[in-house]
Amino acid sequence: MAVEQLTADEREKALAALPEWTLREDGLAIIRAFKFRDFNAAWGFMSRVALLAETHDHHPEWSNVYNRVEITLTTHEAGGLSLRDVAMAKAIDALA
Ligand SMILES: C[C@H](O)[C@H](O)[C@H]1CNC2=NC(N)=NC(=O)C2=N1
Repeated sequence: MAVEQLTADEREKALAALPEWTLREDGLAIIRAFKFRDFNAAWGFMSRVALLAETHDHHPEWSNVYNRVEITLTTHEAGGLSLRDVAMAKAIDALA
């Protein structure tokens, strides 16, 4: 099934509903930074996101340094942002 990139209008609406996420400079991804109490809490969160990624079949690009986790969401298939990223961002917000 083809996954469409969001239009500029759809993108603005989606971002308005995701106040914690910022649009990457190139407009093709959204990014959120998280900070936890310690590494254990960060890793626990990442484990929950990993399970979510498998159920959504949508996987984050991320980095972790001690208690910080940065997540980038984009849809490779669409070459940019799609509704899959929006759904995943909302699901991640619900875990954080
Ligand atoms: C075959 C599999 O469904 C695809 O490769 C999925 C897996 N996870 C994915 N994750 C992300 N972030 N973007 C994708 O386009 C994507 N595609």
